[in-house]
Amino acid sequence: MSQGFDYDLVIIGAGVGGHGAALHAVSCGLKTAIIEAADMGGTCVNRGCIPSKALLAASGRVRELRDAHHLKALGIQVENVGFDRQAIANHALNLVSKLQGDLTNSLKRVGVDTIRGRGKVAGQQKVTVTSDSGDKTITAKDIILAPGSIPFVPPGIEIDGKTVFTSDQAVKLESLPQWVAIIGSGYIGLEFSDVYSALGCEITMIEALDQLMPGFDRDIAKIAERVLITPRDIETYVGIYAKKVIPGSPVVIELANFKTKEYVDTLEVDGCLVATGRIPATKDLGLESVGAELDRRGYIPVNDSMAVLSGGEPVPHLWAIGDATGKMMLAHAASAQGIVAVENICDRQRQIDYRSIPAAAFTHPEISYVGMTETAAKELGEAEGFTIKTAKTYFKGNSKALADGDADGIAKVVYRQDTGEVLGVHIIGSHASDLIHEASAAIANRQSVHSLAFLVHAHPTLSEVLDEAYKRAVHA
Ligand SMILES: Cc1cc2nc3c(=O)[nH]c(=O)nc-3n(C[C@H](O)[C@H](O)[C@H](O)COP(=O)(O)OP(=O)(O)OC[C@H]3O[C@@H](n4cnc5c(N)ncnc54)[C@H](O)[C@@H]3O)c2cc1C
Ligand SMILES: NC(=O)c1ccc[n+]([C@@H]2O[C@H](COP(=O)([O-])OP(=O)(O)OC[C@H]3O[C@@H](n4cnc5c(N)ncnc54)[C@H](O)[C@@H]3O)[C@@H](O)[C@H]2O)c1
Repeated sequence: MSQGFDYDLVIIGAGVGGHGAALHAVSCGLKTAIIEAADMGGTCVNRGCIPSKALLAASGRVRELRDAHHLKALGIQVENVGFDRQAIANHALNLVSKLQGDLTNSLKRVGVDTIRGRGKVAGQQKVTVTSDSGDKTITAKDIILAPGSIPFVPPGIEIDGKTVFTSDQAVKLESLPQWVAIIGSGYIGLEFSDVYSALGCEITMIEALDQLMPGFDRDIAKIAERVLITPRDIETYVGIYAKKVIPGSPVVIELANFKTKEYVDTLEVDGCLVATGRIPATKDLGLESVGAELDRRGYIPVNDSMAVLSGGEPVPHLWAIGDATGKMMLAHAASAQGIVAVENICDRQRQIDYRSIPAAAFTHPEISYVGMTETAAKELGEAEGFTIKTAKTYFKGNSKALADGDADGIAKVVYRQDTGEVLGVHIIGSHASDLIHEASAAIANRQSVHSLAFLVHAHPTLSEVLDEAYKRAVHA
């Protein structure tokens, strides 16, 4: 099969993207190797999705059991709910080590060769691997780059890993600062505000842009603020950035106006989580050896087939996937890109469809979306000459949500008025991360509210919030 090459496919980076690509490659009959310089499983398994969701699960239970008012409404009394910080941290650590083992074994089981060391492209169809035992060169018909990303720390912020830290350390839950500043109100800021507030920390959230959760649909962000921020022990600064952060006891944070750069205030807190985005881990990948280069933000330029581009043209036999491509920094997006790359390697043309890839924040309640925000859809409508409509339904009108006593939230469908095609769906509410998938399938198939409104949903289920939204759209 390998036609004079050591492998059909060599993948650099064994994160979720590389892992997904490797499993698919083997199922397509490709002789495959994967190179990993650090932890098998990459960010998601070791420092991302998995430990953070373990912390959210445990802290979410604490929040629920301490919500006497909510429990009383269901006729339940619970007294003296306590927790053990280290035991919660251990739950996350144990899960990481289990899933890291499972991922490593799954590669071994299907016959993927795992090579430990740092991989680098060394010319067409060639990779060098540097490890403690020296350098070696391997050849492959195709190469996939999946080196992932690392936390971005803005200038002026000093990380000591104890009092001022990124998510890399926060997922270990080594301490619970009584007063914690969270810089950034994106996914990580929001999820950790959920963990820390449930476990009794006071929070100050600092967001540079002029609204909290700037990446979310505006209606959803407004409700998220009402449900996830305002009723909790969270103070917010918006349009303000952390100009300087000095670790210690206390941590000293100098705040400035993001637009004017003028001094605003100085905070002294017990801990500070820096959650200001992530940057690609793409240094020294050897792209120049095949005449390619990173874009100005350090991402690997790719097309929708996941081919690496040089001067806008695909570089033969070189592909890139995952966070390092800067498209959608999500675990399932990375592995979906990996599958697309492998399909194209096998000469079956396939392109990634970002519009149908869902995303979720695992707060309590959860937020999820797929496709475009109303603002983005309107911009597209103006450019292409169609009108956008939206339909909203409320969890308060859903029998199952009322029975659960969890009736905060909405579902919002963004669609074209002319064809009814669904362009985006946004949900905040109980189990939003699971509810989004039928909308994702609808968008993948470019379905219209006119056909979706005839699908039958079991009663009483939370999924009826979407059923109701599609029906409202049709009868609007
Ligand atoms: C706190 C947190 C929570 C998150 N939660 C979620 C979530 O709930 N859901 C979700 O979808 N996403 C979540 N994400 C995002 C998700 O973790 C990433 O999108 C995903 O890990 C990207 O996968 P990847 O394969 O592109 O890269 P990575 O997971 O970063 O893996 C890249 C791997 O490549 C290795 N590597 C890099 N360069 C080289 C080289 N030259 N040679 C050899 N190896 C190399 C690295 O060591 C690393 O192991 C979260 C992220 C964080 C930080
Ligand atoms: N549930 C999930 O799927 C999940 C969870 C966590 C992380 N992630 C992924 O990890 C990536 C990184 O997450 P993140 O929350 O760090 O990034 P993010 O891009 O989601 O949010 C960063 C926020 O920080 C703000 N910011 C940047 N610099 C600032 C400064 N100096 N002062 C104040 N605010 C500042 C930005 O305006 C932005 O709102 C995300 O892109 C996401 O894809 C996903």
